[in-house]
Amino acid sequence: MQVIVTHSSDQASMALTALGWSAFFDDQLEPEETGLARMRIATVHRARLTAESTSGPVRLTLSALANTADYAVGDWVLVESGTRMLVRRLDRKTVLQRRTEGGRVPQLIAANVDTLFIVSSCNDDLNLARLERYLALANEAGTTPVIVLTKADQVADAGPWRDRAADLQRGLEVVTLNARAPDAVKALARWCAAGQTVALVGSSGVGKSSLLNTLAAKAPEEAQLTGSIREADAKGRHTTTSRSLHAISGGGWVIDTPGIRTLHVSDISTGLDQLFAEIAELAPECRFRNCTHAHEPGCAVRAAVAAGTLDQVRVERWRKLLAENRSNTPVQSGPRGNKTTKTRSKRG
Ligand SMILES: Nc1nc2c(ncn2[C@@H]2O[C@H](COP(=O)(O)OP(=O)(O)OP(=O)(O)O)[C@@H](O)[C@H]2O)c(=O)[nH]1
Ligand SMILES: [Zn+2]
Repeated sequence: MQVIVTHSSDQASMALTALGWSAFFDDQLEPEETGLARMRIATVHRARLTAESTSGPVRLTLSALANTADYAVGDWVLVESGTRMLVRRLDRKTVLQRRTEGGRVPQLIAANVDTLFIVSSCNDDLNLARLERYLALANEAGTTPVIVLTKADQVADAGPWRDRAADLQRGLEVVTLNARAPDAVKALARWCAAGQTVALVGSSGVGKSSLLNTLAAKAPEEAQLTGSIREADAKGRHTTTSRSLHAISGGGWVIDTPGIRTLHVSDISTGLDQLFAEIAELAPECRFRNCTHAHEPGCAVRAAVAAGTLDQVRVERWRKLLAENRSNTPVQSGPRGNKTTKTRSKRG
């Protein structure tokens, strides 16, 4: 039996929009595909995929050729309604990926994330270099970064922390909050409207689980265990990671996976230029086109540092991040690393 999902159903299309469906995905549909159900990948396991549909969670049927590693939490897929057979994945708006030690292809972490909440806390030594790493990743993925500084309730004035973070990238939004207080939802509401997808990254203990619980407003028994409880639990850190796509109370979705918590910098190109725009903009004024801004004569970047208009510490962090990115990114042969060097002539 085949259940046809028709366009005429306003309710169905509203439910799809709430799940994150937009014109970007609609435009990819071929005429013969309008009868297929549209679902969003909710969990990725070695041999199993589950999806969120307009009528709840669904376990997908996979063809013998399907490889679950090709799918990321947040992906939109087309599914045969009766058999639940996965037909195809739609192009992604954004994709977060990471390279594992020695891995040749990056591992998919999350797809179609609109906003990346980069979480740190006011009572930590705010690690600007670490925040910059996450900013570069967010830029590269195509997601909008927002810095979220938790534990604002622990300091008299969160202003100085906010200012230091805001300086890291042009136009960067910074929010300070108490991750355990219900009004944290209000502070982040702009990015959590219906259909919006967010993800949380940040070091251990900064309050990601606390924030996730506050956002998802879950019953205490199904809440992610936060640090203090986990320590007593002794079962270790990865006890509660089965679901990855969580509904936010009031609208939107938050993606949380073990992988997203250990992202590191590799394969970044435009992300770094966006982050260090003030350096990238000066580079064309250097005498040498491939200037490293370290020792070359006629270097506009070093001139700006000397003139006091560019922060020397920032240039040093830029250099370190660039080097780290290079060492984590394998040199690829051919344009875009494609192995298909022999071009077959197209017929017709
Ligand atoms: N006062 C206060 N405490 C917080 C806040 N955010 C988190 N905490 C506490 O800080 C500790 C660590 O918070 P978690 O939410 O477990 O941190 P996490 O980022 O999820 O840590 P990992 O799971 O290890 O990555 C817990 O004891 C929280 O209750 C906050 O905004 N204010
Ligand atoms: Zn230079």
